[in-house]
Amino acid sequence: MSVVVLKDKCIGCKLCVPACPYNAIEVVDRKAIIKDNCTGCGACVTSCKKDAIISEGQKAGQSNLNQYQGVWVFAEQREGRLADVAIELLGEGRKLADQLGQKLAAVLLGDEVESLAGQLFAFGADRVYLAQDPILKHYRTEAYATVVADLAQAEKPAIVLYGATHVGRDLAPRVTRRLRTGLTADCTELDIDNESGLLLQTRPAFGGSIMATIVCPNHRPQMATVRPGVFSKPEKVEGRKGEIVTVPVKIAEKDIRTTILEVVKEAKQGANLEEASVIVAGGRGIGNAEKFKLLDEVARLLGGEVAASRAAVEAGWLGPERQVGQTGKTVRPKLYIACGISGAIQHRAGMQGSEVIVAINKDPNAPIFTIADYGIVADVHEILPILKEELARLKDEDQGEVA
Ligand SMILES: Cc1cc2nc3c(=O)[nH]c(=O)nc-3n(C[C@H](O)[C@H](O)[C@H](O)COP(=O)(O)OP(=O)(O)OC[C@H]3O[C@@H](n4cnc5c(N)ncnc54)[C@H](O)[C@@H]3O)c2cc1C
Repeated sequence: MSVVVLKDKCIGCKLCVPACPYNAIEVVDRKAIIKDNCTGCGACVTSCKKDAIISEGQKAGQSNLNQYQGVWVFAEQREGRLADVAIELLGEGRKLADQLGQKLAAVLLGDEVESLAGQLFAFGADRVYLAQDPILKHYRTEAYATVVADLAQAEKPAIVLYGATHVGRDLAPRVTRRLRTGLTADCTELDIDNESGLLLQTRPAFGGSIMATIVCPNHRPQMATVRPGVFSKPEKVEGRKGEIVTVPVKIAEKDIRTTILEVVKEAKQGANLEEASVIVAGGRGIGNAEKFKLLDEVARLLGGEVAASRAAVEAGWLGPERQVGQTGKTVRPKLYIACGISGAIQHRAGMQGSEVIVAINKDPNAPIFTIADYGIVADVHEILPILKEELARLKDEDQGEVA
């Protein structure tokens, strides 16, 4: 039986045909025909300009959607250490769950990882779904996707959040496909719509020129990934308690097509920008790789790290691991000094959460000044040597006092 009903008003204009993701509509003799593979997703309803389609399935679906309750965070861990982004997401998930008046759960997979549950409660989870088995010791797509998708199918969460790490970026789309729902990648803002209760998922779109807010009205769970560093970590409440729900792991080694032979740790290139409390970043205005050395010296004097815009990375002046922005790292240091960086939206996306932003640029109209707390309109090559000299002098004075 068709789950979509056509009214007599249908004029066979065919707008609904390309709108249907399931190829379930055709137009014959200026009348739409709904085929048996219609799922009632309602995509055709919104495409119809004549109000000639009602989706019964969509109506039924809407009431089914109410069964989906709660906010979940995928609690990514490696070798028994929680990923920072999992903690950041617990903070944001807590806010969303409170807005909805629902529970926040963490989904923890691994081998002998139960001891992490206490941390998940302390960072805001009400419940931890714990799937422990040697088969889950290392992340493997099929094993993790099966456990998370089966659990979501059984427990019906309204929202699931993942860190946009290598693991999260691999896992989230697989789970999405299995649950036949939607996924918004790399969100920079999450909120709840007061009227509909829908998750508002905001992310840069069209190469970062606009911020798009995306909703998933007809399918559940609503799923999003968020890059590390976008949200700050919540306060830890030691001793906060919650409920542990043990999840049976029903997959067998023979069902998994990959085997981990060896885990090779990548040699760490420089420091972790996401954890630096001071960052001195340079852009095209720095001019060449040689001149970046001065930035590095200033960064060291401040106990910080040097970073770059994409233009500087593409020029080969610094490695890609030091790029800040939409396609680089998201950082939120206490102090961010932007030197010779114009402040394109894609760069700002990665650093505008910094506590104090200082910009040095010779163009007074450079967009970086719109978000800077302190702006210096000057040639960076004149300012940096003075800054270095002054910092070195202060350091010497400090050392003199200690001696
Ligand atoms: C999909 C997409 C993703 C992107 N991702 C990123 C990203 O992750 N990170 C990123 O940074 N960019 C990213 N970009 C690129 C971004 O749009 C900009 O092109 C880039 O940020 C510009 O880098 P810049 O500010 O160093 O260079 P420019 O825009 O060329 O600016 C150089 C600035 O230096 C100033 N200047 C020049 N000489 C001096 C001087 N002597 N003293 C003081 N100031 C001086 C100029 O006034 C100017 O404002 C992305 C773009 C796209 C389309």
